[in-house]
Amino acid sequence: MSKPVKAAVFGTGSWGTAFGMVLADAGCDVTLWGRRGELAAAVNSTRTNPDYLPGVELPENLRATSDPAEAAADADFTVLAVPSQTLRGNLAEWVPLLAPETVLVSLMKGVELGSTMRMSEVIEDVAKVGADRIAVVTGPNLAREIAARMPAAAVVACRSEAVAQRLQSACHTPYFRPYTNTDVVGCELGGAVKNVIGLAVGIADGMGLGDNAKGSLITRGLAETTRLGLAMGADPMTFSGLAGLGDLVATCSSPLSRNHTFGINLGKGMTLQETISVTKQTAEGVKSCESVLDLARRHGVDMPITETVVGIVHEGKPPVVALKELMGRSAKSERR
Ligand SMILES: NC(=O)c1ccc[n+]([C@@H]2O[C@H](COP(=O)([O-])OP(=O)(O)OC[C@H]3O[C@@H](n4cnc5c(N)ncnc54)[C@H](O)[C@@H]3O)[C@@H](O)[C@H]2O)c1
Ligand SMILES: O=P(O)(O)OC[C@H](O)CO
Repeated sequence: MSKPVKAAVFGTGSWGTAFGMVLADAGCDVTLWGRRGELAAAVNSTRTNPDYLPGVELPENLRATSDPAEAAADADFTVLAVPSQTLRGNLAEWVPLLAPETVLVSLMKGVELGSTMRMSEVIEDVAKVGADRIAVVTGPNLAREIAARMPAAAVVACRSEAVAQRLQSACHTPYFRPYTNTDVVGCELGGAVKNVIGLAVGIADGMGLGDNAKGSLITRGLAETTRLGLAMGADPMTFSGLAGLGDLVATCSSPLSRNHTFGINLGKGMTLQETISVTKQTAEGVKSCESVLDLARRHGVDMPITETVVGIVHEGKPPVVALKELMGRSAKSERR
């Protein structure tokens, strides 16, 4: 009998834990790494993650540790599930511990502030491994639904189709159906920008603007994501797939989305500080809206919805004023 695939998951938050479950259900031996020893101990003793997925029973072949060397040892896949803005610092500490041939897998949906690097680029920069050993998992994957083993499709993207297929097989379960894609740029942009559009839709929902506004924001949000993707060499077809439209629809319609909920609170009139204080988990769009806008400007791409979100979230612009400005833009062709 062949040895089970070994996976290390760095990050014991909602998605790290839920994706660890998926890997374990697919037959991998999974070790979760978490910063806090007491949470790792609770995972092992109660077979639940009481802080992030309370009430969800975790499989036997998943355990947790706060020792990064123990988690990383001999891992075929090293999965990274920490906030995008802390990845660089976290990974720098883990690089000396990584198994020599491990494939690094990003679960993160953000763009680094300042450098405007996508997460796979940060991984390549810090770990000094080639793009053929870096993969991305993305798509409409709300952690709580996956943890309840509700059905979902996903994308595993890697420049190497063979590596993407290995990861696909390592995380394929009766409820989790991963497709491969070699367009890593498009898949990562889809995941990062949908969080920004999710904030915009949430703000509109919080303001009570209705479903026509929601449909318009989703569609024009996808249009500006695709424009940016084209400028960055992505395949435009990726944006009508799971990493684009699929994730956008799930995020913009679900009360489980942290970005959508964050936007609703802002749209209802909470201040940024009040909204941050009631948000317990990572809402990547809050920081990544600035790096996505930076990226758009570097590539000369017009992203009016992203610009509007930055105005509301970071420049204190009242949502009603931002709405008036967005609707007052000059008339243009839908194709531009
Ligand atoms: N939750 C989801 O439904 C979901 C689904 C798909 C993708 N994602 C993406 O996965 C990534 C992780 O999200 P999540 O939902 O697991 O977030 P989370 O907030 O639930 O968990 C984040 C984890 O990172 C840890 N962490 C926070 N700051 C850290 C630091 N400075 N150093 C080391 N660890 C730190 C936390 O302790 C926690 O374990 C994000 O990029 C998110 O966009 C989330
Ligand atoms: O909760 P959110 O807004 O981070 O969204 C979670 C996932 O990215 C949905 O696919």
